[in-house]
Parts: sequence; C-alpha cells; structure tokens
Amino acid sequence: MVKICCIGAGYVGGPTMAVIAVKCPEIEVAVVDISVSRIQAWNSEVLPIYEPGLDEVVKQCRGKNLFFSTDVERHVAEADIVFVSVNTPTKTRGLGAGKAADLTYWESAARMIADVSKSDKIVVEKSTVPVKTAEAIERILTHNSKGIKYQILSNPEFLAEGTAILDLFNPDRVLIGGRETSDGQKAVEALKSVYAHWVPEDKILCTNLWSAELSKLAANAFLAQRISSVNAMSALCEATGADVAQVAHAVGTDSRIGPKFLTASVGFGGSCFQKDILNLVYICECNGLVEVAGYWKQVIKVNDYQKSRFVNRVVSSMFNTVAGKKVAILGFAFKKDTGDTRETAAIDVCKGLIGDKAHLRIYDPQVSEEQIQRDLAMDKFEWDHPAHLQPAAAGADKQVSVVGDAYEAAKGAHAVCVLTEWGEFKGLDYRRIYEGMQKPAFVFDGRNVVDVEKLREIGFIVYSIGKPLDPWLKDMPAVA
Ligand SMILES: NC(=O)C1=CN([C@@H]2O[C@H](COP(=O)(O)OP(=O)(O)OC[C@H]3O[C@@H](n4cnc5c(N)ncnc54)[C@H](O)[C@@H]3O)[C@@H](O)[C@H]2O)C=CC1
Ligand SMILES: O=C(O)[C@H]1O[C@H](OP(=O)(O)OP(=O)(O)OC[C@H]2O[C@@H](n3ccc(=O)[nH]c3=O)[C@H](O)[C@@H]2O)[C@H](O)[C@@H](O)[C@@H]1O
Repeated sequence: MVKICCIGAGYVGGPTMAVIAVKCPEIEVAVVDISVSRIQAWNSEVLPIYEPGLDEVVKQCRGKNLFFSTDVERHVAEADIVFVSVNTPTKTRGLGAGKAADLTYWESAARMIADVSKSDKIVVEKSTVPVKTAEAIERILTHNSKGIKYQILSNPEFLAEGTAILDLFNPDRVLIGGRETSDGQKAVEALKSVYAHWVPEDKILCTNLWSAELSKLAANAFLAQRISSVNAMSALCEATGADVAQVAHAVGTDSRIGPKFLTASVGFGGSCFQKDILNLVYICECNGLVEVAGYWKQVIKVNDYQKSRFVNRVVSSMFNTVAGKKVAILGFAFKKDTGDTRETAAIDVCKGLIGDKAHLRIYDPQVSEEQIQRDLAMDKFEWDHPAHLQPAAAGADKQVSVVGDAYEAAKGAHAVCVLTEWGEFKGLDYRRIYEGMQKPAFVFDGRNVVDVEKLREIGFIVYSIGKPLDPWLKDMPAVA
C-alpha cells in the first residue's frame, strides 16, 4: 500500500488530503501537525475549518484510509510521498522584512524529514514558496541524507476557500514540477498517478521545478491584479457617474478578457494574495528587476487605497466624524462561505473606524468573537504562524462588541457597513433595520450586495462601491 503523509493540517493540507483519500481508497493518507488542538479538531465532530462539503468527505474516509495525528515523525518515516503544507508567512524582521517569505517552518519540516527517514522519499512542496526553494530543500535533505534518496517536486495548490472541495474534485489543472533527470521524471509520474485517479490526464501539467514554483506566484498575482484593476475603476466610476458593475460586464464580455474575477469590492483579503505578491516583488528586487517589482507592488497599493477610501467615505459622509457613533459591521470573513479572517479587508476597515473612535458592533455568521478580538489586536503578518506560536489573545477592545445576528448589530446604529458578501445580507428586512437605527441612517456596502434603489426608498443614504453616488455623498469626496 502506498503511504502518503502531509505535514501541516491547515486549510490546504486538510481538504487536499481528504480528497486524495476519498478518491484513492488504496492509498493510506496521514495528515500530521504540531498543533495538538488542530489535530483534535480534525478528529472531532467539529472540524477546525468551515468549508462547504468538507465534513462529508472527511466522514467518508476518516479512520479508514485517512488519519489525523500529532505523531509527525512516525508518519513521515513510514511514508513514500511526503507533502509539506506548512505556513510560509511574510518575514517581519531582518533581511527582506515585510516582503520575503519566512521559510522557518519549511526548513524545520525538511530537517525533520531528513532526521527520521529510513527509506527513499518523494517530498512534495504544497505550500506556496519562493521560486528556487526546491533547491534549498534538496540541499538540506541531501546534506543530511544518510544514503537515502530524495526527489523534490513542486505541486502548488490552486484551491480557493469556500469552494475548496469543488476545486479539488474538479481542478482547472494540477501542476507538477520536477527535476528533468530520469529519477526526477519517475517521481513526477508517481505523483501524477495519484491525481490520475480522478483528474483527466490533459489537466495534469508537468513542468520543470522553477516553472511550477513561479506559476503559483504568477497565478495569484494575475488574479489579484484583476481585482485591483476593477477596484481602481470603481473609484473612477464614483467620480464620473459610471456604474462599475456595468463597466465590468462590458469589459468581461470580451472573450479575451473573460467575466470572472471582476467584482469590485472593499479590497481583496485572504492568506495568500498579499503575501504571495510581496514575495514576488522581493524576488524581482533580488534579481535587479526594479520596474517589474514596482508593477506588482502597485496591485497591493491599490488594494490598500481601496480599504482606506472606504473608511474615508464612511467618516466623511457622517459629518467627518464617527467619534462615539455606533457602526454595525456585517461580515468579517475575507469572503463568503468561509470562517477565515486572514488579511480580511474587515480588519483594516474596522481598525480605521476604531482609530476615528467609532463603536463597532460586529456580526459574521462564521467568525467567533474570540477570533475577531484577536484579529483586531494582532500586528500585520502575525497571524500566519502556527496557532500556539501566535501572541496570546489580548483583552477585548472596549470599542468593539460582537453579536449574534445582523438586526442586533444594527440596533441603534448610525451606520451599517457590509464587508462580506454573505447571502443572508441580501435578504435582510432593511425596513426593520432602518426603523431601529439613528437618523440619518447610512448603509455603506463594500460588496455591492444590497438593492440600492430599494434602500433609498426606505430612507437610507446608501454608498455602494463604484456605483453612482447618492446626492448626499457627492460633495464629500473620499480620497485616501
Ligand atoms: N489557504 C489557502 O487557500 C491556500 C494556501 N496555500 C499555501 O499553502 C500553505 C499552507 O497554507 P494554509 O493551509 O492556509 O496554512 P495553515 O496555517 O492553515 O496551516 C499550516 C499548518 O502547518 C502546521 N505546521 C507548521 N509547521 C509545522 C511543522 N514543522 N510540522 C508540522 N506541522 C507544522 C501549522 O501548525 C498549521 O496547522 C501556505 O504556503 C499557503 O500559502 C496555497 C493555496 C491555497
Ligand atoms: O493561494 C491561495 O491561497 C489561493 O488564493 C485565492 O483563493 P482565496 O484567497 O481562497 O479566495 P478568492 O476567491 O481568490 O478571493 C480572494 C479575495 O478576493 C476578493 N475578490 C475576489 C474576486 C473578485 O472578483 N473580487 C474580489 O474582491 C474576495 O472577496 C477575497 O477577499 C485564489 O483564488 C486561489 O486560486 C489560490 O489557490
């Protein structure tokens, strides 16, 4: 029986390995982690991450050919193929701070593999890493090899949260990069045969190692660049009376451009876009490509601009001060259908409003109060470390309360901000919300989910990203 071990039981390791286990019943899959609480949760009724369809997949194979364990060394030693899906945060100190990837966890995983291995292994980079990481890993493993042979493959993951199971069942492509030697190609074939259980051959792309590593960073940079492009247009739409949804539709019907990923928003979030682009910028700078680095850096700058533009809109619309005012925040996750808050635009928006002394009442259907308070207390990039290495939860911010539904959040509020596109926010009884609010009552929609005309009829002053401005807002430009 082929044995697979995955180091790192996170948003990628957990779902990816569960899908391999369910599609390949003859392969034994162990997912291991240094976080005891995470492994306990994977073995419990309440999984550590919320992802549609994940529970069913895990229940089908857990205890049969899928195991979650903290016995990292044993499972690594027994495996034929070791996936490494650990955190690759942005460095906060030293050389490359604020841009370069911190490979501490990757390196310690590689050293542990070298320490415990007693048989030849294929080591698969599943984490997103800087191009040429495979070479560094190869050196660590071969210098400590005790005669054991390792082949390093790059197999970046393209799943998106909220649709992870669908993406894994039916990927646009699976990418495998390996050494162009006969042993390297044998390893590529071995991994290909795992995916071939359910992925059509023509969707399994095989490249050299560096192309695979760089393609992952490039794909995320291209995706984020589309969002920053449409968000940059949203500012111009507000200034000119154009409607960003109409512009995006007209642009996206050009088959060369395509309709996806053109939804204007309060800014992209998530654990990877910013981190991976910063990493790309750093690699460009290290290679002396200053103009190329500047080009990609701009994607992040526009995203930061979009978030602060939103905060400025809220404050300037409400007589240039939100001090002591109650603001309801609907949605805290970085997108719908996930409880993940990593780099969510909501953090920067809430911090901006708190900075202007607002009192926030936050509701998100999937994010706990503890998580929200932690996020608002944490410094940039601190979140991307294993849970037990993160700073202890600070005391609750007195300007912030977290409540159990949208109506409670909006009760007595001066304004409502929609920051995540949860379906339930479309169907709320906005008349009821209006009646319970202070007047004038404002809605600031960072996701274009509300029916603007209907809300204006009710009496709200409505701001919607990239839409023709409410007369109230016209004389109050929100420039960062
Ligand atoms: N979250 C996403 O949607 C995607 C993430 N990625 C990449 O995948 C990698 C992992 O991301 P996530 O799963 O989101 O991170 P995560 O933080 O959810 O999971 C990483 C896990 O690795 C564990 N870990 C760290 N060092 C370890 C070690 N030495 N031994 C055992 N366990 C260790 C941590 O405790 C943690 O549970 C990152 O490089 C990320 O950029 C790639 C595609 C999608
Ligand atoms: O490397 C990763 O981590 C993953 O990053 C993204 O996936 P994810 O961050 O989970 O979610 P997305 O659907 O890409 O959304 C990212 C952010 O962009 C925002 N977004 C997305 C699309 C859009 O049109 N407009 C927009 O503002 C979302 O609301 C969200 O805040 C990529 O889509 C995945 O392919 C990749 O594997």
